[in-house]
Amino acid sequence: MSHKPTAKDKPLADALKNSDLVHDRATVESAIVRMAGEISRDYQGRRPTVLTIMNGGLWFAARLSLELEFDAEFDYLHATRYRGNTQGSGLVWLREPSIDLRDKDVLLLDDILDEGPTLLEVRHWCQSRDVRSVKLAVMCWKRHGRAVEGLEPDYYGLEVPDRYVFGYGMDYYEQGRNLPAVYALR
Ligand SMILES: O=P(O)(O)OC[C@H]1O[C@H](OP(=O)(O)OP(=O)(O)O)[C@H](O)[C@@H]1O
Ligand code: HPA
Repeated sequence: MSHKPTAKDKPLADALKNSDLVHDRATVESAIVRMAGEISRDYQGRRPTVLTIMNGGLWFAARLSLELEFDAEFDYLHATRYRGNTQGSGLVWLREPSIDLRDKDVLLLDDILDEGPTLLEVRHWCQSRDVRSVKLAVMCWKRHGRAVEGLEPDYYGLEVPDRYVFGYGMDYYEQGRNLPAVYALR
């Protein structure tokens, strides 16, 4: 039987030695503040429903929401495709939002758009709940051109290289999420 690597097999310290810092904390946070300004302008006069995709979206969502210039309704969902690995497979839903989304303006927040199946499926799930609108905001966009066709973020903070990235919510075998910067494996 194949053994699924864990943090013990893949120490974070080794990954950091074999990585480059791609966006430091100040760069990440100023990108988030800039996005919050764009989102605040677009949602003026409305009270959107902000849905964070856990786990990775937590750090980005917390930082962004403190900068939004409107009141909002907050909830979260947990859907995972990588499950502590560096390669994705089928999306597994661990928790659906608990509020009724009918006629809501939904803003989905996630740490990264990579190949796209996660946001595609979650957006589709929202649309099937008869939302009024649904938009996607991601902190990082791995803009490699291999994403699901037609899936682009409505808002994004930073581009990242086409390498495995971690930090600021993104994990390396469930490690490194609370690093306050973004790193890319070499
Ligand atoms: O664009 P995609 O290729 O679908 O990848 C993006 C998704 O992958 C990560 O989640 P993951 O499945 O690792 O769960 P996590 O947030 O709990 O780490 C990330 O948080 C996004 O939700
Ligand atoms: O490069 C990545 N890093 C962390 N999580 C991810 N989920 C999709 N791609 C990535």
